[in-house]
Amino acid sequence: MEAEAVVEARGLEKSYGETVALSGASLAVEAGEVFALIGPNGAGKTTLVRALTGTTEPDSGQARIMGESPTAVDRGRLGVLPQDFTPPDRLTAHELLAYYAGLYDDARDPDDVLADVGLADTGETWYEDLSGGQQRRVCVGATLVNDPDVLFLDEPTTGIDPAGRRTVWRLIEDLAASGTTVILTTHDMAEAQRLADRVGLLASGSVIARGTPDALVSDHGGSSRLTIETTADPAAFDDLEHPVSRPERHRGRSAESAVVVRDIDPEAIATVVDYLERRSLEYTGLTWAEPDLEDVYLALADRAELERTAAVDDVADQSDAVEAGETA
Ligand SMILES: Nc1ncnc2c1ncn2[C@@H]1O[C@H](COP(=O)(O)OP(=O)(O)OP(=O)(O)O)[C@@H](O)[C@H]1O
Repeated sequence: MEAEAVVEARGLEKSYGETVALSGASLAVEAGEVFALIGPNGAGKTTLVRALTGTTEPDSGQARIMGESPTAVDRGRLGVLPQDFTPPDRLTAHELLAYYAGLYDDARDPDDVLADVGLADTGETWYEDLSGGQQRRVCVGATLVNDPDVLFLDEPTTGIDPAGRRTVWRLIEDLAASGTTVILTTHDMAEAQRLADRVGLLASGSVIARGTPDALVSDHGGSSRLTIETTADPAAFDDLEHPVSRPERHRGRSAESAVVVRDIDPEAIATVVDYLERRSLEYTGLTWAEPDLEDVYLALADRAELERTAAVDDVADQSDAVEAGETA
């Protein structure tokens, strides 16, 4: 484990009855890093954050923050935004931040915090009258009143509009630049790619890949691709010198309305256009893209899910076999 890690998880395990939430999760986050935890619903991200912040007791394994156990660490040095944080709502945004500021000896000015989260003009509005995204930004503000050294943000930008999201992103970047260590969870791959120094991909309760976004993309993202908006059969592209398939997903539309040409440089796009014209294949658009974190996520999370279901099937098969043996 890195000597300079300020947040460490080592082999954390946690089950709720039959449900395994963490199955040996390990990570080490260094001072001043922004570390993004990504992974499918139910992968264990929130449970890992809760174990690291002392709000849930792991069944086994070790969690440390700034060299202390999460329950013993000085809470004044931590900021924690839970996923389901719901503050009292009969307060204005300013009163709410002043309330949380009152819990610390040397808190920041609530007006400054409101300005940080882009709500300088909204301080006198009742919390309950704020939009969902504004409420979430006030909640992010509540984690900043004590100027924490280590900040945990569980899905900080969920429900926030694109402009508000950028405000929160800039805020996180400024915090990181001033030395704050940030651990965040997100389903937004653009957010992870933009903010994170390193990303950890959690699947079925363990961190199955970690690294800088660029390293993960280069190791697991696959090749560049050209998406052709067409209903033509992929078999119509058999003579093209690049592999062609239906996309796994297609911007919310049917995968039947597109084919993807893999492993293709931008310079080769003209040859594909030529191919389409010569074969009279109709198309409505062409989009070239390099692989990104979303491709990593889909490749690794899908593989982990397949392995998990295969393991469950194996166990079911074995228990069927045992039952069959017992009844025989
Ligand atoms: N308090 C609890 N009681 C029972 N089961 C729980 C509890 N907390 C989490 N779980 C279960 O543990 C697993 C991991 O949940 P967790 O909330 O950590 O996942 P997550 O990766 O944060 O998911 P999401 O992306 O949906 O927020 C899930 O199967 C969940 O149902």
